[in-house]
Amino acid sequence: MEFPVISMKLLEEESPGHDEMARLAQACQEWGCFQLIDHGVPTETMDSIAESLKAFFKLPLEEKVKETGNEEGVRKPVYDNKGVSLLSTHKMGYNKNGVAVFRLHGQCDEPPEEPKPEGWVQQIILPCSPVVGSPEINWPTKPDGLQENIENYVKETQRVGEKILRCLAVNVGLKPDAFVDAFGGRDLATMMMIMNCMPAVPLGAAALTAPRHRDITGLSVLLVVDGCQGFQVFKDGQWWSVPWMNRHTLVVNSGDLMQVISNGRYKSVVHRAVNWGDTMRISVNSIYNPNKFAKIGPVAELIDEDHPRLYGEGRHADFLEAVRTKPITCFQYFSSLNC
Ligand SMILES: O=C(O)CCC(=O)C(=O)O
Ligand SMILES: [Fe+2]
Repeated sequence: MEFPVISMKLLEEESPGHDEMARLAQACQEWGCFQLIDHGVPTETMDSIAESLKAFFKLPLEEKVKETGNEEGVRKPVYDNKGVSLLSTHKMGYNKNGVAVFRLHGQCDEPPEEPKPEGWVQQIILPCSPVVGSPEINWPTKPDGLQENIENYVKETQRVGEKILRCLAVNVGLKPDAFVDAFGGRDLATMMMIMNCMPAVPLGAAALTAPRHRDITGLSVLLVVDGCQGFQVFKDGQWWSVPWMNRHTLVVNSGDLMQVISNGRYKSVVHRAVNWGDTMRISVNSIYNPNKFAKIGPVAELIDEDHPRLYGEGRHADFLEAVRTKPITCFQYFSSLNC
């Protein structure tokens, strides 16, 4: 079985003679995840953000903490005793010991995980759009050009995310904008930028630095800097690694909110990240997310006799608050709401 690879150029051509839309539908149903090529993000834009992040993460810890203004941190272990990562809504994921404060993850107790989650990850978390250029974002000032390089990249990945959402909508018989609208409309979408750095590990070792989880978000567009591998999805009872292609390939996966708005047609995929490498592993996750006021729930046209409503409707901000304060999954939350 081969990990699916989708060409965005072919999706855009929409000409007869290729069946990229059908291949996309199949990838989403079978894997919930695919590699994306021909996406049109300029290689210089990808290389620039990669270089900036390498330079940032190589800064001494005190500098990183200073740059991101997160001296407080959250003094909790990165994972709870079930290996479920704990919440951080901080824009930056360090505590004073240099241990990452992992952001809120989808709770996920299965499958059993070996090796047990350990190691650490350092993160920059920035809600980037529609507030690109916003003074409210407390941008790190080092290295030079970091902000500009992230902003350039986020514009590109927002375009990619939108295009994929349109195709996903058409593939289930909806008008192209249906999912973008379900997330509150294109002008209000939030691009959550999550930039992860995982440490090098000794030869023969592996650090499981993002434990199994589902993204509690919309659609993730992932770049692994230098193409270090280590992104894995769980399918048919086993972990599958994304195969190496080249350093400009993106990996797209659907999150919990895709499952909710599509009334279960697109499943949120369980995944994790491992570093086997002797260099640090940096990944950039551009997440197409609703704005906080958007009312999230299944698109009406996807509810019918054959597909009864699986979830109720709720404001994105209320959902985030619920999962922040209670041990509850996205699906438990949305199924508990009145329909
Ligand atoms: O670093 C990776 O490969 C994946 C990270 C991830 O799953 C996430 O940011 O949600
Ligand atoms: Fe993830």
